[in-house]
Amino acid sequence: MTPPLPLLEAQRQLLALAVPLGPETVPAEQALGRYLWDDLSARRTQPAADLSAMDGYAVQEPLVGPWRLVGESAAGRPFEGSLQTGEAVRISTGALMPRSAIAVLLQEEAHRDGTSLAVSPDGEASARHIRRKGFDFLNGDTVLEAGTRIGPAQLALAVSAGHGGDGLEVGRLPRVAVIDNGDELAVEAGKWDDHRLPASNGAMIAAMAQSISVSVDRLGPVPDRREALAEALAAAKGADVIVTSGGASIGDHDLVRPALEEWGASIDFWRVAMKPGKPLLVARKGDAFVLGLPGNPVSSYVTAFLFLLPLLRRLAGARHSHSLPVRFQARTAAPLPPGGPRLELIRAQLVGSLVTPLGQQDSSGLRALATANALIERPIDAPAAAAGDDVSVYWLQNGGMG
Ligand SMILES: Nc1nc2c(c(=O)[nH]1)N[C@H]1C(S)=C(S)[C@@H](COP(=O)(O)OP(=O)(O)OC[C@H]3O[C@@H](n4cnc5c(N)ncnc54)[C@H](O)[C@@H]3O)O[C@H]1N2
Ligand code: MOO
Repeated sequence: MTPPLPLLEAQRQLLALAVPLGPETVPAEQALGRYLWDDLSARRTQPAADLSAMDGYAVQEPLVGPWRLVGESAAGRPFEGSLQTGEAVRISTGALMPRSAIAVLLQEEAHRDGTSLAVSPDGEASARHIRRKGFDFLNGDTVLEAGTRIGPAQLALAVSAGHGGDGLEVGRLPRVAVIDNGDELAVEAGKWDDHRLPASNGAMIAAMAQSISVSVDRLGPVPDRREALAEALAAAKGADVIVTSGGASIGDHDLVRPALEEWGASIDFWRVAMKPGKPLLVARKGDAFVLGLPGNPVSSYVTAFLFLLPLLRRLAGARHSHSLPVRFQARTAAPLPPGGPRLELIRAQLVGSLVTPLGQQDSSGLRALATANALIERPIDAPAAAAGDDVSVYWLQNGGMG
């Protein structure tokens, strides 16, 4: 048996095998959560001309006034003429600066009497209140890079850059199939007893994959028989990623690896030096990936978080470096024992920058998992940590993307 791979090396190997699936064009408003296929260039300049940043008066020389009011520039209704020395126009936030105006006098710093305008004693007309043409972006600028995830701000930028009308080219989302297996899994929801338990992993994995996939087919639970696994694998035809859960270890009933080999898949690696999650397996057949997750529910969750979600993001077009969950530093609220031969992922609660490890760390404990909002990462052979020491942490919400 080859020794288990270190976590980072296993993630690197998996992502190195993954190539984004291809582009498709979707209406901009439906691109939320998707990854841009190509660099996006602006089709317009923003602001398209000098604008006032404030409500007040656009003025010509002399900067100290006084001026004569000759009109108005409102947002969407510009002043058409050009200002002469000693002239000013009423102007609103976002309205076009008239030609030859040089400064804006804020409304609260102005003294107005009919068409006569003067600066109040503590006021000052200033060019600071002008938003210059193109300060945000110029026509032709690359405003978003290929592989960027479209969130609300990126969507607004794309629309503002002129891409709202005919849609955005984004990475195609992968199709996912989930096969959980084990003779102990109740096939019908509600039909459990002492030796049959609800198949919760299938629901959990499907829920985790949902936002980064076009479809998730649930093909389990299937019993611990090679023919049953073979049938389920055949039914997963067309999936870009097949996720199995359970049967990944070395027991007499752990059949995923032999079933995959019989099906014609090639195993890329098996076992990662992490706890929970050691028996993780990665295989491929044709263009399809198979991720064999361990059956223990927390092990399934943690390996889906650290391998399945990054793989789905990469296939959906995320940049390599943006596929992995974000890891950051926090202070542990309690001492931690020294690390062992496997990197450990400890369920924890993060509040501000303080992270508290939970008491229950069994890899089947769903209540502790559901209470956790973070994972503390303890490297292999980490020295013991005292309360207050810095530790590495993953945030579990949003698939760990912050
Ligand atoms: N002798 C050894 N035994 C084990 C090793 C080892 O190295 N040597 N590794 C352990 C580790 S680590 C893990 S993790 C587990 C994972 O094993 P499997 O992937 O083969 O999982 P199963 O044996 O099928 O199931 C484990 C556990 O999880 C429950 N389970 C399975 N599927 C589901 C599901 N869909 N929903 C809810 N719960 C599920 C199952 O009933 C078992 O209790 O192996 C260790 N053993
Ligand atoms: O390392 Mo296994 O994944 O829990 O117990």
